[in-house]
Amino acid sequence: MTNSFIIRVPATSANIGPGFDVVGLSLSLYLTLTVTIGETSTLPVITYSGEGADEVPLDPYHNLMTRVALYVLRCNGHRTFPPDLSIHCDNQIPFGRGLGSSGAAVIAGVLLGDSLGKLNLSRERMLDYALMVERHPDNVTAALVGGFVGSYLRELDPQATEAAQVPLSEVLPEYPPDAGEDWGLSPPVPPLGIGHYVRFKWNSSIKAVAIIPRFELSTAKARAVLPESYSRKDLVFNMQRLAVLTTALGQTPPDPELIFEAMKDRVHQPYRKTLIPGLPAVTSLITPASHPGLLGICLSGAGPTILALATHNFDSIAGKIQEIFQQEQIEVDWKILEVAGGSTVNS
Ligand SMILES: Nc1ncnc2c1ncn2[C@@H]1O[C@H](COP(=O)(O)OP(=O)(O)OP(=O)(O)O)[C@@H](O)[C@H]1O
Ligand SMILES: N[C@@H](CCO)C(=O)O
Repeated sequence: MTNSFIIRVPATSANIGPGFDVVGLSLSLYLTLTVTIGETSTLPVITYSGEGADEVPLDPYHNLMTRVALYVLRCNGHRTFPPDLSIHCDNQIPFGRGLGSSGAAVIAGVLLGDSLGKLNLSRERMLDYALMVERHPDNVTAALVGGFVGSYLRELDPQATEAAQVPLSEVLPEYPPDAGEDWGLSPPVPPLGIGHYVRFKWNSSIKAVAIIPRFELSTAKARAVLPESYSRKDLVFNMQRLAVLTTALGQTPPDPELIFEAMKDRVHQPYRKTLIPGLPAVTSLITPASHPGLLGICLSGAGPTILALATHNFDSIAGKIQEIFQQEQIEVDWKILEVAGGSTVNS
């Protein structure tokens, strides 16, 4: 008997300027998994189309999505994948561009593990699993619940802190063990209630123009350039703007002057400019005065994608950003995106 279901997870843009590791926005590009049980094979058969199809590992013990699914299954008493499983992934989210491809893969893996194991995990518990793998909450929370979302990680008691700090290689070992080795103990189960979130209002006239440079920048590399500590002045600068931004993007009509200033950042973007030529020019030369309809510009996630929030004049805003990147010999693609709903599983 064939049994099939579809998992759909949106792209996300994290930070939105001052909200480093705090806010995320789900966007209308999707990772879609068609999961079929009824083929005949012992190990899951994975196929891909779309973004990343030529580089992603198809071995279920190496693919991020299926490794996360196996982690969830093993924490809940299932030793391995069910047999006769095939998974086709159609992916619209480019890898390593700041549009949350890894967060989407992690959420797809949690939803896959939940469905295959018939676990009926709550959204909150799913978030705990995702946060054991992707250690900052902004992308995964927005990908799971959808919309414009703020989240924090709860301070854990010493025992839970230890459980949550297990190295990723132990949470996601590259199964199966070598011949003769045991499967070992169950992986570390996430502490309860690691992440908490709230959804902010979003004015539906605001679209997100994503200008996507044709080069990849890994999140790990873009985090490695950030300092360990910040001045009080820079932290206050960001907190003032973030407090205003989370309400300003829900107001009608949106106020371009307020939003443009509230999307400025001193915590991550200034340090990432060495990795993204053109970033300082993009964030300083294009304004609501020069381009009516523009509300604000920021780096999307860890970059290199630029996110421009606007109500109209999308082509001219994207064209100007494209021109600035071209001066740096960088080609881009661009898309007008809507704010998306959260992840879904449908039979
Ligand atoms: N659909 C997918 N299936 C399997 N692995 C994926 C998938 N999407 C992303 N990945 C893995 O995640 C890596 C990209 O993660 P990375 O955190 O560097 O960038 P990102 O998530 O696209 O950007 P950001 O976190 O800034 O939004 C890919 O190189 C790939 O290894
Ligand atoms: N907040 C994260 C998002 C990228 O995954 C960062 O900027 O590094």
